Amino acid sequence: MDNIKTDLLVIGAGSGGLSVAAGAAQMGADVTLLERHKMGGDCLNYGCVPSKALIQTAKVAHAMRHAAQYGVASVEPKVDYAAAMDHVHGVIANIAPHDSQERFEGLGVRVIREEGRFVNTDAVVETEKFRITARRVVLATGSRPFVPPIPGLDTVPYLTNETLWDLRELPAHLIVIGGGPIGMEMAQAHRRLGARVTVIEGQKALGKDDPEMSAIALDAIRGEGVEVIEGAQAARVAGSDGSITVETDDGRKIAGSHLLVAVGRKANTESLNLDAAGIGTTRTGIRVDKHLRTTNRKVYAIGDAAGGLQFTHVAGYHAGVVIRSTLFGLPAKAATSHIPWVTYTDPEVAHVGMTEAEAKKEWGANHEVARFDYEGNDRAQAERHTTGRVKVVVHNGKPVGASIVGHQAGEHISLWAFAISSGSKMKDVTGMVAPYPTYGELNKRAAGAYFSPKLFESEAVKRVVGLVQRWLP
Ligand SMILES: Cc1cc2nc3c(=O)[nH]c(=O)nc-3n(C[C@H](O)[C@H](O)[C@H](O)COP(=O)(O)OP(=O)(O)OC[C@H]3O[C@@H](n4cnc5c(N)ncnc54)[C@H](O)[C@@H]3O)c2cc1C
Ligand SMILES: NC(=O)c1ccc[n+]([C@@H]2O[C@H](COP(=O)([O-])OP(=O)(O)OC[C@H]3O[C@@H](n4cnc5c(N)ncnc54)[C@H](O)[C@@H]3O)[C@@H](O)[C@H]2O)c1
Repeated sequence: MDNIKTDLLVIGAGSGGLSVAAGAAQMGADVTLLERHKMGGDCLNYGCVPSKALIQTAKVAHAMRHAAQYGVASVEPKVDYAAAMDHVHGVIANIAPHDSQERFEGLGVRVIREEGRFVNTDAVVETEKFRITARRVVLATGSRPFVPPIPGLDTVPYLTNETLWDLRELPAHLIVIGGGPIGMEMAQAHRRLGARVTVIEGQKALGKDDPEMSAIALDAIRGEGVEVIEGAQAARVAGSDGSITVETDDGRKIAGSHLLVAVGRKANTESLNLDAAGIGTTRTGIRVDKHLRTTNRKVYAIGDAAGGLQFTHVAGYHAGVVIRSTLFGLPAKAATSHIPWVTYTDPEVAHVGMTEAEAKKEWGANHEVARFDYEGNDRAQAERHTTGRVKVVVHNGKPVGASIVGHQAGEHISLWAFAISSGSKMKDVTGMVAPYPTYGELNKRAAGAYFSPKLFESEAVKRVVGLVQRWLP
């Protein structure tokens, strides 16, 4: 076994690990990166990238069916599911060089394609061929699909986000267990590609979002023919290839051809031998403090493995935090109040900061809510994307949370993410001039809606205007 001494050992070459490795190597650190499977991790190979590529195919099919509203004859699209999956894999292949071993070696990172595990509390890590002693270790080992212990599930063929992309034929009737982002994105995409789809959700579909906003998306998704059963847990599964039945805890039986399990994630921690390094875990992942430091002072954990918000941009943000700590010794902290997320259904559902319910809990009545609907936006009218809403939660004149449901909601939430992270006030947003006609005007109009009652329904304002008008020459 060869010995390696390194400044920074990063375990896991997904969104988080790659960002740490690239940043640290380019700033002069000696960096070693371990990856036991595919470079790029979940997002590139099994998550964000394939799902968004398939959603685009589904959007094209949907647009063809609904072209008549724009004066172009609608047609029922001929979907070639295998070709759609080729498109998905083509997109992965186009992005892969950016995350590749070659690129990272070119940046000066020592890339080892092996699994790592701790051997002692001094944070020494061994692989099959190497014994690695590092000044600091960053655990970026990600997560995998959680497969719940539903009776019968282990006896039937089921899909997860790791295997879905290998399908070559469109499922006739896809049953999805779980109405979270994975479940709802894939349910709508498959419906648009021509499958019958039933989602079984134990509580509320899109339940992590403001219910007022997710209801708008769910109405649209149901309107396209996706059956979404809420408040019913999948309790039993039976069947065989092509014929699967899921029984819910309230006694319903749903029969379909394929089953997708999308009920959340499990952090990848088992293979790391964390006990040997004195690293504790929580119910959702590796235990970290606000600096993302584990219970071993030499070791940090980031991204999905850290068990908090599980998004690629969070893994990237965490990477910046641990680079500041490990390379510059700065007391950098990870916050969550400014982190946005988006579910890429159509309409998209986007959120950042506090929900109305959270603001009520924190401040009682001492908060305000402003809304503006897509119907009032001329660009949305021109493109017939009028289903949607912007909702902003305000405290002391500052936005503390925003949700957008609607066309390109994910693009437009960035303005509120910026406003919140920079501590901007609502008047900063109304002071901005947005080009006409853009969806971007929605945010300015929502900010305007916050001020309208103060301006247009105020007797004091009316008195001042009356006075000034009398004195103006
Ligand atoms: C279907 C789906 C769609 C998604 N869509 C989005 C989206 O649209 N937007 C978004 O922001 N997020 C999305 N996500 C979430 C996103 O994919 C994850 O949050 C992100 O990949 C987490 O990055 P990570 O670096 O923490 O982990 P990962 O990307 O999972 O990388 C971890 C890596 O560590 C390796 N590893 C594990 N253990 C070891 C070990 N002991 N030794 C060596 N290597 C090891 C693994 O092989 C893996 O490559 C989606 C997820 C799924 C499943
Ligand atoms: N657009 C995005 O950014 C995006 C897309 C996909 C995934 N992700 C990430 O991946 C994570 C995991 O996504 P997910 O959708 O698998 O998980 P999730 O935890 O967000 O949702 C899972 C859903 O399954 C339900 N559920 C659990 N057990 C059930 C049962 N037995 N029967 C019926 N319903 C059951 C839960 O109530 C929950 O609503 C997300 O939280 C997110 O962090 C992000």
